[in-house]
Amino acid sequence: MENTKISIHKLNLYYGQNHALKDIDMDIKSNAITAFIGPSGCGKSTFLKTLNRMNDLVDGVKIEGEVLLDGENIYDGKVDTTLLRKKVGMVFQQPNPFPMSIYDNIAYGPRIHGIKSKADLDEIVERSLRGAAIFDEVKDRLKKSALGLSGGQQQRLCIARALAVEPEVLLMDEPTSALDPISTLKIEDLMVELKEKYTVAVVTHNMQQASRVSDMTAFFLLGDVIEYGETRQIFNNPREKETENYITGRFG
Ligand SMILES: Nc1ncnc2c1ncn2[C@@H]1O[C@H](COP(=O)(O)OP(=O)(O)OP(=O)(O)O)[C@@H](O)[C@H]1O
Repeated sequence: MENTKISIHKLNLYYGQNHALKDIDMDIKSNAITAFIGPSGCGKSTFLKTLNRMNDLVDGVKIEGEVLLDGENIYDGKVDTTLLRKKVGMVFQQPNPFPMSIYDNIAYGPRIHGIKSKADLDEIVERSLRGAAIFDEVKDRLKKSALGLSGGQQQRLCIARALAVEPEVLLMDEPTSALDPISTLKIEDLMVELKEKYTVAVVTHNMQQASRVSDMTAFFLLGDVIEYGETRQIFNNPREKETENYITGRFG
């Protein structure tokens, strides 16, 4: 595919005896939003986490196949997973700010990667908060605890924290499922802005969200990708009966 950022070949993942991802082939476009949809337990989060090797941390997991990021296999033995996760950042379902100030939440990653100068950190903190559309709301309380923010603000803070280490890809696992409709729309608008600079992949149970924001959609069922294509085609003219049943709410 043109503009491929991540190319997945024959990816299989086993949790012990449970074959959770089955022979997945997929090209993920750069500077686009790709949505993963499907019923609970069908492997969407597992798949998302294979894209920055978060499943490596699970006991008894076995992963076969290739995930090429800009042509390089991230499962190659010589890959530094800390650097990989800097390039491929992640935002989770529950906003999870660290119990420290707003400023320190954002500066945390850059500090780990060796940035010490206050001027540099100030600049990164402001740029990241602006990039996550939350700077104006928090600029007067950067030294206050991040735990005092609303859920929607916390989630944008977590997006800012991911942006602070200058990733290329942003993985989002149901980023709005804990948020009210207004915060959800803010995050959706933000996602559309973010794809100008980043490649975004998002797991969502919200069909309207997938159809509103994503360019490409993959429908998962029991560890298989049943159908993958342009979001418009998947929602308006699905090729597979199972896809149609799912998006029209007949199961799942
Ligand atoms: N850490 C783990 N250890 C063992 N099995 C796991 C683990 N995480 C997920 N699984 C299993 O892998 C399968 C896929 O789970 P996964 O969480 O990827 O699905 P999902 O589609 O993201 O579900 P949901 O929409 O409910 O989040 C399930 O059978 C699940 O029980």
